[in-house]
Amino acid sequence: MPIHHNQVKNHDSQSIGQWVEQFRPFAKEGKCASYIPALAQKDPQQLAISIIGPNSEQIVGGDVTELFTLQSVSKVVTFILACMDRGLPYVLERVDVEPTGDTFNSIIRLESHQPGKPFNPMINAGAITVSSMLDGSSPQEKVAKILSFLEQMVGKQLKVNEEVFQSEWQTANRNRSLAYYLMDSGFLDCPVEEALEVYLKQCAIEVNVSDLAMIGLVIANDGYHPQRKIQLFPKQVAKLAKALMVTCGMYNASGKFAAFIGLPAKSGVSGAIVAAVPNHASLESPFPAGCGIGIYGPAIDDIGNSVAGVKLLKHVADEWNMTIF
Ligand SMILES: NC(=O)CC[C@H](N)C(=O)O
Repeated sequence: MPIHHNQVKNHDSQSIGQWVEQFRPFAKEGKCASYIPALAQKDPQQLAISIIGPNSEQIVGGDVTELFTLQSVSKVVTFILACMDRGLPYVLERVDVEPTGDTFNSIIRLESHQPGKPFNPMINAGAITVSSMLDGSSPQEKVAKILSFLEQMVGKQLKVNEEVFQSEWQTANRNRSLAYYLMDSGFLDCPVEEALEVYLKQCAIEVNVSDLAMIGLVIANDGYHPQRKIQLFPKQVAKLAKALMVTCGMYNASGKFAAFIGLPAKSGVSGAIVAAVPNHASLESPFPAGCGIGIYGPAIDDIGNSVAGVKLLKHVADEWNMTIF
């Protein structure tokens, strides 16, 4: 079912356009991810933002038609899906909700903290565990479920970008190591190659910034889809997802992001960022009933966050006093 958004054309949308151009030059301070060869070919100068509110009001700026892959943004989605498939107690027995302060693909805590339970679902170790526990008898079935869940949020058909998937599948030595480690300590529900296929395909799902904004909007609304008027996932799971986004969503920059921006957000090495702005958090903005924000800027910093994207998001949040704190 397609969802129609009404583009707001006023000084707020003009401001967004200007802010995108103001922050675009900061892309120079970052680089496109190169450990996934297909991502290295992206244009680092691109920057786009889409903000969507519960009544379909929308403000966009920059390269809004650009397609990119979800990468780690998918971790929030599969965490929510796993909680629906398996129930919260099952999921929390296999993945914790503690930030690590380590890089997103770190392996160290799987050995240094027994029994090797991954610290949270927003880092690779935890996300691979989560992908392994999704319902479905094959990777294809699990990926189809992820796609259909996302399609319910964004209101259109989505697909896996095969080139990006293949590019990462062939170079995923670190993620394979993580998966073998998890298997050894009993934190993988299916064979290594199957878990990896699901995980890397979910990362390679292709979206644009407005799709991201829709994901953020539904999370901000505690799982309720304001346009389709249905509860897509339980409120309790949405609250947990938001808490994980605040504490772990921006990798080992999550503390600074919470301190200086103050919104539940999740980034990916493609340069994607999704932010969920609940309705009490944006009273002074053009979105007083809350909104979802999608950002894309493929030049990322050493931690893995979009350089221009984070700066743009901070500016929007500052200007419109959007914060959950
Ligand atoms: N931080 C990310 O976006 C990482 C996702 C990427 N597919 C990986 O596993 O390395």
